[in-house]
Amino acid sequence: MKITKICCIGAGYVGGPTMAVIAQKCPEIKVTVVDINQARIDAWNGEDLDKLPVYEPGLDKVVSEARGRNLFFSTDVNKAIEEAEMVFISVNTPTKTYGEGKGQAADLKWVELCARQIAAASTTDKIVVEKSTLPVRTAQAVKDILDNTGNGLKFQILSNPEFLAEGTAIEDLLFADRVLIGGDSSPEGQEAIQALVDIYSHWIPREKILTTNVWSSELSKLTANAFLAQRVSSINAISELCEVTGADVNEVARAIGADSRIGSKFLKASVGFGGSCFQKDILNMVYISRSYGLHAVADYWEQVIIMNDHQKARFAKNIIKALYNTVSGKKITFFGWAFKKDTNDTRESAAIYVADYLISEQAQICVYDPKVSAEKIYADLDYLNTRSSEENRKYVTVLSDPYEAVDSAHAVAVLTEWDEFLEYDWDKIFQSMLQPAQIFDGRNILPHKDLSKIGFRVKAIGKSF
Ligand SMILES: NC(=O)C1=CN([C@@H]2O[C@H](COP(=O)(O)OP(=O)(O)OC[C@H]3O[C@@H](n4cnc5c(N)ncnc54)[C@H](O)[C@@H]3O)[C@@H](O)[C@H]2O)C=CC1
Ligand SMILES: O=C(O)[C@H]1O[C@H](OP(=O)(O)OP(=O)(O)OC[C@H]2O[C@@H](n3ccc(=O)[nH]c3=O)[C@H](O)[C@@H]2O)[C@H](O)[C@@H](O)[C@@H]1O
Repeated sequence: MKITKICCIGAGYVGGPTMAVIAQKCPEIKVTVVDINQARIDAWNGEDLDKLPVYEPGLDKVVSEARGRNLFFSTDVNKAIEEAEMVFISVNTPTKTYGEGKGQAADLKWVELCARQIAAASTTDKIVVEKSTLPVRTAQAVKDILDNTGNGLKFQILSNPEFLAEGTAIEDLLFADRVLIGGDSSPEGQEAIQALVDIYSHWIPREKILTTNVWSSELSKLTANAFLAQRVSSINAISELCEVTGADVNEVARAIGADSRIGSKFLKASVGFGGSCFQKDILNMVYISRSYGLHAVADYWEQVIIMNDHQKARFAKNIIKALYNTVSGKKITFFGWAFKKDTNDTRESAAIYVADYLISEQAQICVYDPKVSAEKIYADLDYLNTRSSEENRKYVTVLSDPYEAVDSAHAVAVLTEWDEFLEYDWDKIFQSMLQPAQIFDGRNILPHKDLSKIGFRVKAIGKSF
């Protein structure tokens, strides 16, 4: 089957970049990305490529090449569904905040809405592709809705989870380690798989396109994120041990990473992992495991989250301890708010939780992040509901100049590993801070020895100076 028109529901961090790359690589396919959020669609259609709703290095170039040629952004969801042979579901699947499974299970209401809308808007058979990260066996529910509410049309459901990481989305999409496609073993299922394989084959070598059954594909996505997050929690657990024993976590990571069975990637100790997915996907796996009565499995994975929460709290507590056990009224400057560098995304960023902890101790937080707006920072804190929005504004200021942000500060805390922090004039920063000037490097990126020479008191993750 030859696909000529694709619709993608959800123009977010995944839908936008993923479809932009498909459109760039498959100029003969018309790709329409739809969303109910008018502002988001307007931003995707905006003239100013610096103001796309998602910041990703290289995304502007891909969008400018394909947009208007075979890449379109629209709020007319029904029309795009109707005309497409293949519909991707790329909507948000956050952790449930209410009812059964609150705080753990994935909230699938947006996915279900998509399935119902696809069924209602379709007038021809379609391949429906799950791009969102979903609990294993969701395809069954999607199929049930499509088969029972569609107008007798035939729907094939594929699972095609996305493995891109934010900040490197375009690289990850162009040079994917693998593409995973799960589908039915029936001839129609295999034909649907082949149609999607043909799309990715435009730029991904065939041997890197893995095909499996639907359940393996759905579960592989949760498993990949769980394994990645587990590595970060594992090295963070070791970082605490390093701090009390005199070992250096970077040296330990290098030593173990040289073992090809362990591998060197994803072993950077940090203030804790953030991002919209690691926590949500592990909690989802914990929930699924418990719902099958697999309590030992659930406890095992839950520990990854417990360790991560511990790491964030530990970082905040260490700041308080070093500032003579009180931060009340003291200015602490945060360098970075995003959950990692090269993204404007702040979802579940460690910075939010560290700030919240310190504000509860009445610290004055001053934030500088090159890509995150003040509005977003206040919204993140307000979302926690720890205190009123007015109080958050009383304790937090956001500045767009890093040197102004550190002026008269007691301490600087590095929360995101932005490269530009390395380029700063740290002598000048030292001069403008209150003494003793302290640095808490939550990302281990700064030149600690040089900073100590300048006169800073430096604390870093997994190191004892
Ligand atoms: N952010 C990431 O780096 C990655 C995310 N994922 C998964 O991809 C999925 C999407 O994630 P993001 O793109 O980050 O979410 P997002 O929140 O940035 O985007 C989702 C979009 O879907 C839209 N939407 C929701 N319901 C809709 C409906 N019924 N009709 C039309 N539009 C609708 C929302 O308005 C929103 O713009 C999630 O399941 C996530 O777990 C997977 C890999 C990477
Ligand atoms: O499902 C998803 O959403 C995506 O989740 C992660 O991607 P992402 O969250 O964008 O970013 P990562 O690079 O994985 O970083 C996640 C968090 O872990 C932290 N981290 C990462 C690596 C490391 O060694 N140490 C560390 O603290 C990062 O700073 C960040 O806060 C996965 O890497 C992607 O494969 C996956 O598609």
